[in-house]
Amino acid sequence: VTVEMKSSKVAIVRMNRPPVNALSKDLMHGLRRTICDLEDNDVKGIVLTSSSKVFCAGLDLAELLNPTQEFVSSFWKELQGLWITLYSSRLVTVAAVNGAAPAAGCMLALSCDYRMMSSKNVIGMNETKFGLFPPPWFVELMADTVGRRKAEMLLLQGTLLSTEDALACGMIDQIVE
Ligand SMILES: CCCCCCCCC/C=C/C(=O)SCCNC(=O)CCNC(=O)[C@H](O)C(C)(C)COP(=O)(O)OP(=O)(O)OC[C@H]1O[C@@H](n2cnc3c(N)ncnc32)[C@H](O)[C@@H]1OP(=O)(O)O
Repeated sequence: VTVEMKSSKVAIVRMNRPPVNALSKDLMHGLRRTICDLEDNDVKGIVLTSSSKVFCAGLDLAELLNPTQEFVSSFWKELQGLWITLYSSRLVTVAAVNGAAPAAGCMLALSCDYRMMSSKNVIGMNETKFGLFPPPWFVELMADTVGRRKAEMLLLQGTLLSTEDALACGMIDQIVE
């Protein structure tokens, strides 16, 4: 995770785990630590983005292949901790979605106060496409953002929306070229 101060009050927080910013336990820990550190300073807002062409490919599936019980539990704790920290942060949080944002990548964006996204990208929770279910708090986050019925349809079908369709249903707030 890298931090660039845009002014004394606004920080650009970039996920920097090539090639796709898959959320490993360490990346989630780093993100949470970074947000907490910025909260402890006199910062007012952050822009969460990526230093590569993918915003975030979601959870690191390689790390979740044949994990020990102990690892799953610490991984899960880290994921929930990051979500609670980002979602409830006192900072103004903006997601600058500059690449694909599937699954937990979408969750990161939905946890922010405002979402802007570059065109020709995709965002959504596609877990059901490969047999995983989104945790209840992913579901609530989506329902709070696009409405319950729309969320139900998107989650049941594991739909990834184009930038334009995401704007049309309110999943994002602005398209930025
Ligand atoms: C136990 C209890 C659990 C219980 C779990 C229940 C939890 C449910 C909630 C789940 C939440 C999730 O986030 S699940 C994660 C869902 N994520 C996805 O479906 C995204 C899959 N990825 C993609 O669609 C694409 O990679 C995309 C992000 C668009 C980028 O495409 P590109 O063409 O630029 O790049 P690619 O060539 O595909 O990928 C580059 C390399 O990155 C790897 N890679 C891509 N996505 C990855 C990922 N999520 N995790 C790891 N590695 C990934 C690829 O394998 C490639 O590796 P090499 O071949 O070695 O180079």
